[in-house]
Amino acid sequence: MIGSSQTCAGYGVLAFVSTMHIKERIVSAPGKAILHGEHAVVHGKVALAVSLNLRTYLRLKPSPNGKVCLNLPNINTFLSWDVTSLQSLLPDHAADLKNAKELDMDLVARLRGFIGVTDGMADTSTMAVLAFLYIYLNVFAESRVLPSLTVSVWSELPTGAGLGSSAAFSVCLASALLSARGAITSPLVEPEPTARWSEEEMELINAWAFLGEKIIHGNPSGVDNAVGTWGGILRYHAGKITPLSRVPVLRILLTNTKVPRSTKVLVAGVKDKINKFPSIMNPVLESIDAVSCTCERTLMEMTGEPTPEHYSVLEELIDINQHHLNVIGVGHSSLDTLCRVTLERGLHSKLTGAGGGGCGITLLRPDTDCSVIQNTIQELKDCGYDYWETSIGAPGVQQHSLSSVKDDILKVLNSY
Ligand SMILES: Nc1ncnc2c1ncn2[C@@H]1O[C@H](COP(=O)(O)OP(=O)(O)OP(=O)(O)O)[C@@H](O)[C@H]1O
Ligand SMILES: C[C@@](O)(CCO)CC(=O)[O-]
Ligand SMILES: [Mg+2]
Repeated sequence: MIGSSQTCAGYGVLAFVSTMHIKERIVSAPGKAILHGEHAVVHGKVALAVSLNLRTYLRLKPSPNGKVCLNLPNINTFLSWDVTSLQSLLPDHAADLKNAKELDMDLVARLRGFIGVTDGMADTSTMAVLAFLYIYLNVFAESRVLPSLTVSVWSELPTGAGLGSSAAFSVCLASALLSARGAITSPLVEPEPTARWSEEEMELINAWAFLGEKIIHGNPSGVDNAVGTWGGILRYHAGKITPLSRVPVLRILLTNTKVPRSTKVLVAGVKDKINKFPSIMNPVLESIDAVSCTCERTLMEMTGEPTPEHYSVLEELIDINQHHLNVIGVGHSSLDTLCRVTLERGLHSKLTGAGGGGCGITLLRPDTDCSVIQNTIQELKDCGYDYWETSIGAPGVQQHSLSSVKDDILKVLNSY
């Protein structure tokens, strides 16, 4: 319960907003890499995705000054509003918190007017702010009391590079705001360093994060927010999420070409191509689906004893899918360079996420020589690219104790 309120003129103006019951909390959610199925998954095909050990962190704390403050240092966005000015934006009818499926387009339009977006496309900062305000207003709409609070977000993920930064952001917003509202628990019991939510609570977090993704993305499949929520390795098909538990540990090199791109624009471009050439594009999507299913079967077979032949199949699937992704129009010359540089050393790469620049994944065999990896990394660095040798399958959304958050991240979150 968020404290009492007195409203004047219907729900228009809040005379008193209590902040007493909002407790400080820190949550985090992982980024993801898509092994196979990006874009095709938006059109009902299978995708395989894994969580990464690169995370987004959000700190929410009560604010004593009747303001809502949003600090997003990764995208250089620092805003604050009087709670009373946000009160007038509340939807007429509070959304059913437990049944979040469709965006309230009237509210989105009011929010766009409020923050002064006039044209159709929104920029990086606008999309993040819209997603925050949308979830904040809906989560607290039922009580008709908007709490005064400060939300600060810091991410280890590159923004807009194909590693699910928008989904990790949305999952953090949903989990922190829903738990601050009391719609889900605050599972952390000190001195435990971290805690996860129950399955049912994660479904609610995922549903609200999906709406955040809809604001940022336009037409998301839901795979990214599912990985941000549950973590691990997932098969995603038309909203059905199946965790894959018996898969081998894969070594993956992640490369960021640093070419900026927007998932929203790329997803819309693929849709246009399908509409223009349905008889050409639909078979390509079918083939991507078959690549995902063949990869899944191969990973299952590898649980027993991975052989070099298994790795050869995985490598061929990577090459085939990279060609498909070029056909549907989401390749980029920077990604061609990544594929060429790695293939010269016998390593296979494909784009991951929406493509058009951004990140690619390179599969490393268990016996890939260190010197091969080091030489490849050096050449990628010479191209101006960033890289990470990642571990995959990190936990999904979590609540943290202060002491469990790395010092450098805490320092950033503490500075607001
Ligand atoms: N740390 C962050 N702080 C604030 N906003 C963020 C942050 N990370 C992501 N966003 C929001 O998400 C948008 C990027 O989302 P986009 O879907 O284009 O890329 P991505 O999620 O990194 O890649 P992909 O969807 O291909 O995995 C940014 O423009 C911004 O609005
Ligand atoms: C391109 C896409 O398939 C993956 C982005 O990470 C979009 C989506 O599934 O929402
Ligand atoms: Mg995204």
